[in-house]
Amino acid sequence: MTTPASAKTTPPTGAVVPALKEPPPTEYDGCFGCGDQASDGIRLKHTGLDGKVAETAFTVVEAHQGAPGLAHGGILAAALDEALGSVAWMLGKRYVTGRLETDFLTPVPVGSTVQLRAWCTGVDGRKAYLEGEGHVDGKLAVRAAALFIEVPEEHFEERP
Ligand SMILES: CCCCCCCC(=O)SCCNC(=O)CCNC(=O)[C@H](O)C(C)(C)COP(=O)(O)OP(=O)(O)OC[C@H]1O[C@@H](n2cnc3c(N)ncnc32)[C@H](O)[C@@H]1OP(=O)(O)O
Repeated sequence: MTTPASAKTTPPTGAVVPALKEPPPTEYDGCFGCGDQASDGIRLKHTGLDGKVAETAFTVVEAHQGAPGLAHGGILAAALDEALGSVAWMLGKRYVTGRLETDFLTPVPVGSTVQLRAWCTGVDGRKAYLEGEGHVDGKLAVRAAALFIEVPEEHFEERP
């Protein structure tokens, strides 16, 4: 990030950056971020690592608009959340997003392909610190810093 993350998304001194464990997560069909069956979802593919960085991409379609012809900020934030989540998955434990900070730097037109990168900046106890960014045509368009919290498996049990 060229702008520092806030205090809540900056790892404390002594936090470690563990090695990530591939394979990346498999997609859940119904997931807005990665599912093939999610109507109007963004259908990210978790394609693995380049060193310590996860890379993926998605294309903005009309269903993702906020202002006419431009991507909704929430869609871009969701895409970053998903990319960061894939890195959290590769830490080898179960995490959910607790806090997601996002900077929107340039408008992203419908039809754009957003190239996403995400990485871990540290783990401290149950807290994992992640950062990511999205480029369009080589230009930084959106970036995020997040705090993910480790949860037990029961967190994902189906609700009635
Ligand atoms: C491949 C998969 C990709 C998936 C990508 C998508 C990922 C997602 O979007 S997950 C869905 C969105 N997130 C959620 O639904 C989470 C909902 N929230 C929760 O379930 C709970 O609030 C949860 C689990 C985050 C924390 O609750 P709990 O387990 O009781 O922990 P809690 O004791 O409150 O917090 C633990 C620590 O984290 C800190 N913390 C928790 N939330 C935050 C926050 N928002 N900001 C800052 N710190 C926080 C607490 O202050 C505490 O710190 P400390 O230990 O220093 O006192």
